[in-house]
Amino acid sequence: MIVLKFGGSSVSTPENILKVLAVVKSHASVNELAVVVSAFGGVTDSLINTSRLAEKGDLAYKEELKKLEERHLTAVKELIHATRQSAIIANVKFLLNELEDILQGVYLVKELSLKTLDFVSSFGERLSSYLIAEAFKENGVPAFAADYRQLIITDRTYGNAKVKFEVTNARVKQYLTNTNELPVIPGFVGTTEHGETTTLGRGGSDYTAAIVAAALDSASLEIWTDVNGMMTADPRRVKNAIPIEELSYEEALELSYFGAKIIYPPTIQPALSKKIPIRLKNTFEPAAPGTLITQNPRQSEAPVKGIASIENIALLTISGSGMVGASGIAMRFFGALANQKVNVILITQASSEHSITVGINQRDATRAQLAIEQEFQLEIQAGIVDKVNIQNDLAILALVGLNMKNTPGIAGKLFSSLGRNGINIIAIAQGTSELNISCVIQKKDEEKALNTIHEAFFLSDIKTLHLFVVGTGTVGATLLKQIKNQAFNLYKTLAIDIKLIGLTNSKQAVFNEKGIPWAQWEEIFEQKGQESNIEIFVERMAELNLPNAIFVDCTANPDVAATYKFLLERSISIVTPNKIAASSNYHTYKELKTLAAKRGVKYLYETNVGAGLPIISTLTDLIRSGDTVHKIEGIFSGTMNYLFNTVSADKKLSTVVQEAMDLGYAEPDPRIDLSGKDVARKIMILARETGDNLELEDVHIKPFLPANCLQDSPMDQFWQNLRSYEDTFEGQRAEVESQGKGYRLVASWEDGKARIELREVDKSHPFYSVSGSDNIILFTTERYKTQPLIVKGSGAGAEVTAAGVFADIIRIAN
Ligand SMILES: NC(=O)C1=CN([C@@H]2O[C@H](COP(=O)(O)OP(=O)(O)OC[C@H]3O[C@@H](n4cnc5c(N)ncnc54)[C@H](OP(=O)(O)O)[C@@H]3O)[C@@H](O)[C@H]2O)C=CC1
Ligand SMILES: N[C@@H](CC=O)C(=O)O
Repeated sequence: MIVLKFGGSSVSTPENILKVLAVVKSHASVNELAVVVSAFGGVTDSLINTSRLAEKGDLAYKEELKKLEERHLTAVKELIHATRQSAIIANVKFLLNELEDILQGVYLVKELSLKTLDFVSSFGERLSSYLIAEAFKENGVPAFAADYRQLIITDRTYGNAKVKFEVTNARVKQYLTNTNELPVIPGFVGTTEHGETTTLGRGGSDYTAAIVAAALDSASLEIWTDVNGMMTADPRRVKNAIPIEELSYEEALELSYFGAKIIYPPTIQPALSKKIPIRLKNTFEPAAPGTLITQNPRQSEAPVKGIASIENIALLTISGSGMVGASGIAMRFFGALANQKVNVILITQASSEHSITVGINQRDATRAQLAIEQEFQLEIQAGIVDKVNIQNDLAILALVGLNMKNTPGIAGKLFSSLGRNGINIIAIAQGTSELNISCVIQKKDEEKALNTIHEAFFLSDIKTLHLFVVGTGTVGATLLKQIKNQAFNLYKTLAIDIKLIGLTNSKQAVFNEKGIPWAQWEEIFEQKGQESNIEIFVERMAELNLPNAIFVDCTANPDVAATYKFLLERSISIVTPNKIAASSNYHTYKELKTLAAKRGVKYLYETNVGAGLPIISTLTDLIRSGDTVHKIEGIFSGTMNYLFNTVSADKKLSTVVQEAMDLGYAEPDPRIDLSGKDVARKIMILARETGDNLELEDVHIKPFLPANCLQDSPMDQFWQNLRSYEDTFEGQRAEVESQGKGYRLVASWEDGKARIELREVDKSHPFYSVSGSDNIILFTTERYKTQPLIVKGSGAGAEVTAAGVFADIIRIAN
């Protein structure tokens, strides 16, 4: 015998019922089957809702009843041939009239007992089993609707009745053996020995199927739903979840208990007691393998089989010196909870015995607190036990897998991946069986935690990065273009999945949790951008609380830089070419770096110096490997180098500055380059990387332009002042050129002192040949004493800078 159970979604429409029929017919021998069905999808909720309306005296219950009637009569019309319809309709109406009478009674007395509610609820399965049996007959499968009163016998715990197995097993065997027709059994419904209708709890149809399977010593129990088996995590919350091929009963029990809703937890026990394999299958994809639950599953390599979670958890802690070494405390604590029928989901106790903490459903928290405080009244009055502490709005996350036993590093991986994503673990529990590691976290972090852990344990080969890009100007737009061109390759070759979740400039922002398509970011930004500012953007980003979130600041804006602390505190990594934060006061620079390290996230700003050139990384590698840096010197400004290489008698200063802007070398405000401030920021950042606590005021700058060209004035004024000075400059430059020399803006740091100066270098000097917008940086160190280590190359421009930002992003994935 094989027992097949079809859930509400599998029987929700006549079309689906025909799919169920196909599944039934696909079995070798229909005579060897028993089918258990749920009510048509949504009908149980509807029946409960209708009862509540009637109880409130709301005549709207009649409307609901009408809808239920129409739904079932439509099913008759669609599934049954006209010649048989009237008899079946009469039977359906007979049942519905009975239901109407009960609801009329509820309406009149305005009272709905659990017993009545069970009776009303039973109509969903009674109707569905009758109609499905008739549909089977219609299609050549001899079947009959089983009478629930002949099958599962329970106590009188209405709403969640306890099965009396001995009598149930005997009845099931007697009723279902030696029948030539396929029994279609209403799930969820039971009956007391006195004939009162009960229900087995929501999800109880699975349980009915397992009870029947065990009573009949079935060869297998098949639970047919609308998903491809038990998944590695809840697919509604973890989109990368995948079906688990095989599980042990214990693993399935743990996962279902911890929220994997595909199977009702009590279902496992009857199957386990008779070692009946359970198959979880998809009615809508019957060819998919689904999940097989057995005593000895084929074990995969993976130590963790699945991840589940329970929300709305409260942690209840009792502590105090009076608990240390005192026997019977735990017994009284748990006894008080048991008396109040409070279900304990998780327990932890410090080895000092100073406290006991339990995780319970939040709705039980106050009741539990009162019960415990009453139990320990004397100790609390004596001050040796504290009042009960309650923490609400929590969730339990459970990692399940038999193979975790004796596999070192699982807890470490769990905690470090949560930690890296800023998820605080409030409590931890692990049984000695090592089948389950549970931790309690804030409820707001639940989804992020599920995705983080899922990625760590199941998709370690695919890393999803969630990008929030600020700035769509020269660098920002080029970065988005580069990622668009490379995203597919990154996925294929490095298994990095980069998603653009948020994008903003100074005026508007767009968000898409699923990812803004790279190819269409411009249209989407233009068409769907909502008025925003950086505070709104950052708040929304924090609210989304996504794992592996990276904030990419492609602006030169101080307000954007001012958000870094907030972001790092929330364990969000930062990648930026914006030099403002790293070159602000030393305290801020240090604080951001320390915060990033503390939170286990990255604050990467390689492009702050030399754009895409590996300047900061070269320096830090030298230092980390034990070298001592004596001197840093070089040309650090692409704009200024371009200017000195390009300006001539025919091409005046203002023209070249405009060109540098058009070519994307210059800062949004070119005076930052011309004043030497940009270079000062760069040399200071490098000095700080060596450990020097330099401030910007400490950098000695000798400007080459008069003050009126550099002052904070409207841009028109700037251009005018520059033009009035350019002939003077050209005269000086020509003079230098006539001596076979050229101008170079050189920055240096040595002995804790940094300076920026305009130098005249002759053709023999290595700086002379640094062409275009290139940079050159010389590191003189203990190891590179006589011959400095030189990094040279393109030091400005959209492509190289964006490439450097992109490389930092990939560095985070790695
Ligand atoms: N160009 C280069 O070679 C290099 C540049 N860098 C650095 O890269 C950064 C970007 O430079 P670049 O792309 O040339 O600058 P752009 O001026 O071209 O772009 C700046 C972007 O920042 C946006 N922005 C400004 N303020 C805000 C704000 N408060 N909130 C949100 N967005 C804002 C602007 O928005 P809007 O369009 O609405 O004004 C614009 O989209 C700078 O810090 C620069 O120093 C570093 C190395 C090399
Ligand atoms: N404006 C800068 C760009 C890089 O930081 C430069 O010209 O070097």
